[in-house]
Order: sequence, then C-alpha cells, then structure tokens
Amino acid sequence: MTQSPSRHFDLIVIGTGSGNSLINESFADKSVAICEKGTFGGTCLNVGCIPTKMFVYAADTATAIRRSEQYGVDSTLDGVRWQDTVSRVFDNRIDPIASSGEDYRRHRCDNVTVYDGHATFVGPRTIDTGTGEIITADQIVIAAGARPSIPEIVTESGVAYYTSDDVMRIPELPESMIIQGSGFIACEFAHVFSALGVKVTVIGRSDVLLKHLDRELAERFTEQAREHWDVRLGQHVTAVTATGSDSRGVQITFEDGSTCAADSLLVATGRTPNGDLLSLDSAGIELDGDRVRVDEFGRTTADGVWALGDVSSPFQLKHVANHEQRVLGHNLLHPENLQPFHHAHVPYAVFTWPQIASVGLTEDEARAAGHDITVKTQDYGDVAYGWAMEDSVGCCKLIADRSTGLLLGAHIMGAQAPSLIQILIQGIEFGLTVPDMARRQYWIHPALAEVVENALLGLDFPDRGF
Ligand SMILES: Cc1cc2nc3c(=O)[nH]c(=O)nc-3n(C[C@H](O)[C@H](O)[C@H](O)COP(=O)(O)OP(=O)(O)OC[C@H]3O[C@@H](n4cnc5c(N)ncnc54)[C@H](O)[C@@H]3O)c2cc1C
Ligand SMILES: NC(=O)c1ccc[n+]([C@@H]2O[C@H](COP(=O)([O-])OP(=O)(O)OC[C@H]3O[C@@H](n4cnc5c(N)ncnc54)[C@H](O)[C@@H]3O)[C@@H](O)[C@H]2O)c1
Repeated sequence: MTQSPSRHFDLIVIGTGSGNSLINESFADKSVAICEKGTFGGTCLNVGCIPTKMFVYAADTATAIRRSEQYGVDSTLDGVRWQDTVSRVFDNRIDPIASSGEDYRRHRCDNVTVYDGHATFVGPRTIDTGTGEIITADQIVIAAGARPSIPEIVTESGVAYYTSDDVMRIPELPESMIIQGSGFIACEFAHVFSALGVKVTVIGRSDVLLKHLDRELAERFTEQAREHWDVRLGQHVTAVTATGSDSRGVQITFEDGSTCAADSLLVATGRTPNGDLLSLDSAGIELDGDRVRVDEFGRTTADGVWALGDVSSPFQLKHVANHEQRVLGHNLLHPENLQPFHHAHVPYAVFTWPQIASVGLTEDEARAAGHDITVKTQDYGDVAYGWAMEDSVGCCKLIADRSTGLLLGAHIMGAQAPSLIQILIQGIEFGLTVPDMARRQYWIHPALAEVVENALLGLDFPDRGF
C-alpha cells in the first residue's frame, strides 16, 4: 500500500444491491461508507428481477391475446411498441427509483458516505475506493454480486452480443435472436422476446431446458417450449461468426456441422461472482471455488470482514440475498449472539411461459437420498379452474416421505406457479404432514389451488388419515 488511509469508518459496504438495504435505522449511529462501481441499487432493481418481470408481464399479456380465441374471444395483436415498453420499465419506474435511492444516500443520510468507484482491498479491512481515496473500517461487508459469464468462444469470435445487462434497452426489436444458455435467464428472455414477436432460437449443451428442475418437469417444459421456440439442445458450439452488414448478426455452428443464424445474440450462460475482482488476497480473504468463502454466520476468513448475496452465496437469488442481508444486519451489531443463515428450503421460480416454481428435493434427489417416497403429478387440466382455462401443460408434482408423512419436494409448472407454491413452502418449512396440509384446512372451490390439494390427496400413504 503506497497511499495512507484518509478516513476510518465503523462499517464499509461494497455494493449497493442488498448491501444498501443493510444500512437501516439500526446503523444510524454508525459511520458508514458504501462503494458502488456501477448503477446505484444493484442487479435486482436495475437489470434483474424487477425490470425482467415488467417485460414478462408485457409478454404474458401478448400471449393471452394470442390464446384468447380458444375461449370464444377473438382478438388480434395489432403491434408491439417496444420503445414504449422499454420506456414504461426504465424511464417511468426503474431509473427514477435508482437515482432517488442514490440521492437519498448521498444527501439525506448524514452518517453515510457514497464512493462511486471500483473498490478493492489493499490490506486488512482497508479499501481503495477507486476514487483516489483509501479508507479503513472496523467491519466490512462484501455485497459485490455477480456478473454475466461469457464463454470464450463468444469473446474470441469478436461477434457483437447482448447480455441481461443491456438486452432490455436495445433500440428496437430484432427480427430474430439466438439465446445461448438454457437456464433461468435464457428461458425468461426467450418467453419475453418470442411473445413480443421475435423469432427465438435457444441453444444449450444439456438435453433439456432448465436442467436443474425435477426431470419430469424439465422434459415437459422442453417439449412445450419447442412449440414456440427453435430449441437446439445437447450440442457444443464449435464456431460463432458475425454476419450482416453491421456485423450484429450471428451464425452458430454446432459440433455435428449444423448451423443456426439470427440478427442478434443474447448470451445467458451463468453469472460469475465478483470476488475475483476485489484483490481479496491482500486482506486474507479466501475464495471457495469462485465464491467468497463464508461460514454459516456470513464471516469470511478475515477478521471483521463479512459477505452476503451472489458474491458468496450458493444461491444467486434475491430472496436469499435479502435473507442474508437481514442476518448480517443482526450479526454486525450483535457479535455475542450470532445468527446463522437458513438455507434449508430455498425455493425459486422461473418466470417463463408457463411459469415454474420449485422447492425441496427433486424425485431423483429424494431417491438418491434413500427416502421411501410417494410421488404424485397432478395436471392443472384435471381440476376445475385448470379445466376452465383449457390448460394442457400445467402440473403440480409432489414428492413425500412415506414413513414421516412429510413433503420432500414440490414442483409446479403452470399459471401462477410462483404464488401457488407458497402453500407448500410453508408446509415444508413448518414440518406439516401431507394429511394435515390436505385436510386440516379448507381449500377454496374452485380455485386453482385445488391443483395443490389434489396433488396432496394423490400421494400414497399406508395410513392416509384422510
Ligand atoms: C436478468 C436477471 C433476472 C433475475 N431475476 C430474479 C428473480 O426473478 N428472482 C430472484 O430471486 N432473483 C433474480 N435474479 C438474481 C438476483 O438479481 C440476484 O440474486 C440479486 O440481485 C443479488 O443481489 P446482491 O446484493 O448479492 O448483488 P447485486 O445486486 O448484484 O449488487 C452488487 C453491487 O455491487 C457492485 N460492485 C461489484 N463489485 C464492486 C466493487 N469492486 N466496487 C464497488 N461496487 C461493486 C455492483 O455494481 C452491484 O451494484 C435475477 C438476476 C438477473 C441477472
Ligand atoms: N427467476 C429467477 O429467480 C431468476 C431469473 C434470472 C436469473 N436468476 C439467477 O441468475 C443466475 C444466472 O442465470 P443464468 O440463466 O445465466 O444461469 P443458469 O445457471 O440458470 O443457466 C446457465 C446455463 O448456461 C449453460 N452454460 C454455461 N456455460 C456454458 C457455455 N460455455 N456454453 C453453453 N452453455 C453454457 C449452463 O449449462 C446452464 O444451463 C441463475 O442461476 C439464477 O440464480 C434468477
């Protein structure tokens, strides 16, 4: 370290996503520095959960129009005003929220100093803020998130490509788009762009889309996705070539010599935690693979340095980052009474079409863990509301342990899956037995939740108790 620290704080936070939420009224009497190299507010607000779901809502609306005929309601999609959709999301909502959040921290929090630079460690609990100032603190929280990972074959090709960071602000909709990757981001944007009229090709290495799902749902989802998107799975890409007069087009060549081409390329092949860009070595902070290593309390390997969210968590999910932020908020202030992270039953949802939500073990995981299981897959189309919707793709799959009567996993694909699953998250979390969940409460008839009730009733127990 050549330069001397200019200021000492009680707390330094790196990152203004979940890190910014950490600084609540409990820290009002602490001096706090917060470092941000990008847009104030982090991924969820600016380029993640919130804007994507606003685009998903527009895509769902377009999908509903296209599907209305089956209910005897004729409608046509007259057009998509992309620029207005973008403006609704960013000009009207996201950008003003991000800048007012920044303004609040800069001008209305006397105890907080904002540094807008790329922070790096230059010694134990010592940070080069990237603004020409070096600062120190009693405690530091690394909440630096993750960034899109781009395969070398793409970067080395020199082809123009989008990521989730910029694809929501493209000036106009392309006619066609190749989406590389077959996970969360790929399947959400495939729905968005396809529903808004773009010809979408999704390419992935695995043999199904969303390979982390329960296999049965992944297969069902992949099968129906092929009806809307050109889905190319199970093949490695051997060449990526720029095409078109502006070189924004792309041609992909696969290992078997087959090709596909489009006007644009979106890369959605995972996100790399940002710990590798923080010079952690100089502060004795270890990585665990590509994540900052933390113990159950959020402590890194260096005294007084903590981490949360995508930079250190095994789950790159906002509700997990929020939970970890609440736990660290407590732990920073109560070192004598540390609380552990609770990662036992982390649910997730994919806001594609149809929506998907999942909690707990897949069928394969439950079998591999040696449970004596009972499994039921209940189709939406076989309960009253799903029938009213003419649904032919939705299902609720439950996996339970026959000896304990407890639910091990729940996986739903179909309308409102991320909301419907909450009943089952609660059941798993609070240790309710399947008979209790099924029969010790009323299920409103003929609500869509009856798909969950019927799935519970369809599980096979020796002594059903209902
Ligand atoms: C397209 C997309 C959609 C998503 N949708 C969902 C969803 O629907 N539901 C869900 O649960 N999750 C979703 N996620 C994941 C979710 O956004 C993340 O898990 C969550 O935002 C992580 O929060 P964080 O606080 O850990 O990191 P971030 O919010 O990424 O905050 C990290 C901040 O640190 C800053 N930073 C990094 N390094 C430095 C440095 N050296 N110096 C200064 N600043 C630095 C970054 O610029 C960033 O602002 C989505 C993600 C993406 C990309
Ligand atoms: N609704 C949500 O909660 C939501 C939405 C979007 C993103 N996210 C979070 O963001 C994370 C990142 O999303 P994502 O979709 O980028 O990651 P992902 O892990 O869901 O999917 C990445 C996919 O890319 C494939 N891949 C990786 N390297 C590749 C390569 N070199 N060539 C071809 N394919 C490759 C992987 O096999 C995987 O299928 C997710 O894991 C999730 O935690 C959550």
